[in-house]
Amino acid sequence: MPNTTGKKIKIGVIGASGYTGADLIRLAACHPGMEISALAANTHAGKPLADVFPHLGFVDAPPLVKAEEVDWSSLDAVFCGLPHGTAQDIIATLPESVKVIDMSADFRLKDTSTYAKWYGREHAATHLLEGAAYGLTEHNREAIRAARLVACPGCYPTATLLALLPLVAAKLVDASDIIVDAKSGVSGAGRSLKQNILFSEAGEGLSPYAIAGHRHAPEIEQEISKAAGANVFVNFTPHLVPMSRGELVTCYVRLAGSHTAADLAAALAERYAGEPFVKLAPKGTLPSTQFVRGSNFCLIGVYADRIPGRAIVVSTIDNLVKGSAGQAVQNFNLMFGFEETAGIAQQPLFP
Ligand SMILES: NC(=O)C1=CN([C@@H]2O[C@H](COP(=O)(O)OP(=O)(O)OC[C@H]3O[C@@H](n4cnc5c(N)ncnc54)[C@H](OP(=O)(O)O)[C@@H]3O)[C@@H](O)[C@H]2O)C=CC1
Ligand SMILES: CC(=O)N[C@@H](CCC(=O)OP(=O)(O)O)C(=O)O
Repeated sequence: MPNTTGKKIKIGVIGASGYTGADLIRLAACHPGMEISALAANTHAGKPLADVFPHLGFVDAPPLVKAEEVDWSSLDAVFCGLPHGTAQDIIATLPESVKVIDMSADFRLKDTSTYAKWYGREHAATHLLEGAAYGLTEHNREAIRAARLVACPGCYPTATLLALLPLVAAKLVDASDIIVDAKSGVSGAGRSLKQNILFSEAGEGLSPYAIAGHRHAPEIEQEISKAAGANVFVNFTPHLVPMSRGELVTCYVRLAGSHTAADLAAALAERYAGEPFVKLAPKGTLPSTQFVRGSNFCLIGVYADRIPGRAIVVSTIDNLVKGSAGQAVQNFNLMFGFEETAGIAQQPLFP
């Protein structure tokens, strides 16, 4: 139902002093139907927003406070940009009347033993799991529209699944033979100080991490398996790239039957025709993180491999926009009946 009331939706952001929180505030400030009513943080609580993020000094927003100081029942929606674990603990305390758009990993995995294995703790809010909709907007609109809690996908799964789900569902590729070679800018690791993202250690270098052990592998597998109708493993290796934002995944796939790379491109073009945020790279061009920077777009390219029977699918997003805050706003728009593009229609920032 379109939102025709003209009434602003009161939103809160928990984790407002983090990177996803900051991009959420940046987008909310330009949204026609949002009123930023509460901002919560932890160590930065007590500060004006401009002290934490000077670039957000132009936004009309309240100061950051501790989550327990906010009257959440006075709000309509809460965006949550907290570390996993902390997210479920705080979300479980929010009143039922508030819709929640979570950017953490806490409500993405449906299987609690898989969650415990990959996140190192038992899930403590399982009563909320069943009703949580997986927030890959283009593939789960009806559930997102009806949900009280939406679990936005991880940034790597977003780029990967947008490229591969239609191909797996149409059985154009062999779901059991997928290799995802992924690259991310350092903002993907969040704003807290970590040695591997220090300029002196991440700059001018390129390194893989979490080989055969990244927690986005089971998330990708959950969704690919659903589309394939069978449990599959996906080979997934992330790399840290010395740029601030942007993410690109190169997916190596085996073609099913006598299908060609052109068939894959045609299937993706058909599946995403009319989608405002997912586009195929024009023939002869290659996706680059620079072509989606700062935007909610996902740009996908499909190429025939030199090896017969194989193809290469490249997908790129901005990890902080389509990979988190932008997709969160896209889901909010569905949940509250706004145009899906409201607040997130800006074009990429280039160069
Ligand atoms: N960065 C990215 O590209 C993406 C991140 N995500 C996920 O989104 C979530 C947020 O990520 P990101 O913004 O990068 O993280 P940051 O590290 O940049 O920010 C974390 C935020 O959580 C707050 N916080 C931390 N611990 C607590 C606590 N115990 N109680 C209350 N608040 C707390 C911090 O407050 P303070 O600073 O005041 O201490 C800060 O506002 C994570 O789950 C992340 O995995 C998902 C997709 C992409
Ligand atoms: C570069 C970098 O460190 N990126 C992060 C991905 C961030 C993300 O999407 O994390 P969640 O699944 O917790 O939301 C990582 O690999 O852990």
